[in-house]
Formats: sequence, structure tokens, C-alpha cells
Amino acid sequence: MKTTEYLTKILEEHTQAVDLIADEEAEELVNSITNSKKVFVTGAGRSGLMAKSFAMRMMHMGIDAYVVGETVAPTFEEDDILIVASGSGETKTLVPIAEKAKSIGGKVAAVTLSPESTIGNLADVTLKLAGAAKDQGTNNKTIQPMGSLFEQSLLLVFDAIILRFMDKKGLDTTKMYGKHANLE
Ligand SMILES: O=C([C@H](O)CO)[C@H](O)[C@H](O)COP(=O)(O)O
Repeated sequence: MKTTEYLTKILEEHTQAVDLIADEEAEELVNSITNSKKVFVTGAGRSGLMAKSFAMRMMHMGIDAYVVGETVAPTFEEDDILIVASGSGETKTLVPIAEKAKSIGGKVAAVTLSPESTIGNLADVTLKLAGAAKDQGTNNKTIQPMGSLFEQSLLLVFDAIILRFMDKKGLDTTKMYGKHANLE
């Protein structure tokens, strides 16, 4: 197949994936973020990259958002929320971070393929996305390798959540661009 035909297939997979996402779960995540003092995100590999892009847009909206492990990330406290982006919900480096956030008394949200996973079970809020787990091998859910469908879905769903926030807060792109880094 040509590259553009693959692209069409990928877009079709996302069109099908939308129907499997529960709006109530997305809204619960939006409300949990709104009710939290600080928002921390974490994830490994490509999932982590998508989580970082979400933190950036939250910052553009005026939310106090941080990426776990970065030098400017402050103390996680009980009024805060940790959002874990993990398809498997089992990634070894993420489990202790989620456990620590819970032990501090903060909220944990999991954006995952597997609400029944270790991280999913720890979470107070779960947003289930569609896709195939990275180690699933050949399957009938996607033509893409490993967790690509999930990782793309993360980016798209996080961007849809940003639009929902913009609606609620009366924000527009010009106001948000005013907060974008100008030392770049
Ligand atoms: O980077 C990844 C890999 O390329 C699989 O497609 C994953 O995002 C990374 O391994 C984290 O996995 P999950 O925690 O299961 O999302």
C-alpha cells in the first residue's frame, strides 16, 4: 500500500475508536482536573510524550501543570491529581509513582486500554481508550505496530479534552498563545 493509503487506514481506526470512548469518563477527568490544585502527568516512551504535550496545553490554559521527573516539578500534595497515560497500565516505572501519589492522598487518573490493570485498579478516575496493547502481537484491532493506535488516541483525546476545557473556561487560541514560551 502507498503511504497515503496507510494514513487513510489509520484515520479509519480512529473513527472507529471514538465510538468506544465514554464521554462520562472524559467529563469526570475534566472535572477532576478542574477541582485539583496542581496537575501532574506521567507516562513512559511514546505514551509519556503524549502526556507531556497535554501538560503543555494545560499550561497554556493557565492550569498549574507539571511533568513528573522534570526539574521544575514541585511537591505532589493531597489536593493534586496525577494523570498516568499507560496503555498496558502495567509499566514498571509508573506503578510506584501512582502508588506514591495515592499514599500522599492525592487523586490518580489512568488513561489506559486496561482499567483492570495495576494502575487502572489504583486509579480514582479511569478513561478507557481503544487500541491494542503494545505486546499484543497481531490482532484485529489495528494494522499498526505495538501501541501506536493507543498512543495516537492519547494525543487526540487529550486535544479534545483541551477543547472541552476551552469551552468551559471561555478561552480561545489567542489567549492561550499569550502563554506560549517566547524563548524558543
Ligand atoms: O513507547 C512505547 C512503545 O513504543 C509501545 O508502542 C509505549 O508508549 C511505552 O512502552 C509505555 O507503554 P504503556 O505504559 O503500556 O503505554
